Amino acid sequence: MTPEEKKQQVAKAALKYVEPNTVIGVGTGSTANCFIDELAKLKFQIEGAVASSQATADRLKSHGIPVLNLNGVGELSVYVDGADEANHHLQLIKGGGGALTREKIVAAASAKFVCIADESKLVEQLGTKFYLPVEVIPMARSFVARQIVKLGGNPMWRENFITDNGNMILDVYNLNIIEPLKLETAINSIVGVVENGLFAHRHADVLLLGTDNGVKELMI
Ligand SMILES: O=C(CO)[C@H](O)[C@H](O)COP(=O)(O)O
Repeated sequence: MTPEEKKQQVAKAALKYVEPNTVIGVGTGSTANCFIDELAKLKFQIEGAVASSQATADRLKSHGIPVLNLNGVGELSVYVDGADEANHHLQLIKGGGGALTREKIVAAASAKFVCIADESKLVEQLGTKFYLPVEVIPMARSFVARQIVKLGGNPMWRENFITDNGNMILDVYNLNIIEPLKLETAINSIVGVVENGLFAHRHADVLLLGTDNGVKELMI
């Protein structure tokens, strides 16, 4: 099975978590895009969706799915999104697409977080295959980078990329992420950091992994 087929498989499987007559949250990226295409089949059963990025809002609209403002709705029933890495505690690294801040907000506002990914994203320790994206206020970029070096990371500026919030991204390599909860808090305590891509405090509740033998479901 190709990686694309595995994404489609988990996107379909996530539909069972979509409750009728509710507002749901939708993530960003190629796996989330597969989910949006599947969600189109249920568009008359849900009230609408809150998007975690402009790209996702555009794709939802292209299917005729109502895109709602988070400020105008209550708790979302479920948030469905991909990830760059996931561990067995369902803690994640996200932000490969640069949408981590809005993704974390929508995930926090949701009763359940269903993460969808192909099995290659499952790791023993976060940060072993993927870098950690950090969104920063532009004027603080160099200052934040120096503070991250003190934490043992090697930050690289994602040049020519501006987030939907008008900020910049530092991709941090070589972090030894033994305690994701502590590191998430430590990085967010640096002045000038908007958010980092560790989803340890608000981890996924369900992880659907696409494999050659079907969808594997991990739950906490
Ligand atoms: O965090 C994200 C975007 O900010 C994505 O969920 C993550 O990058 C995974 O993307 P893909 O499904 O394309 O592998």
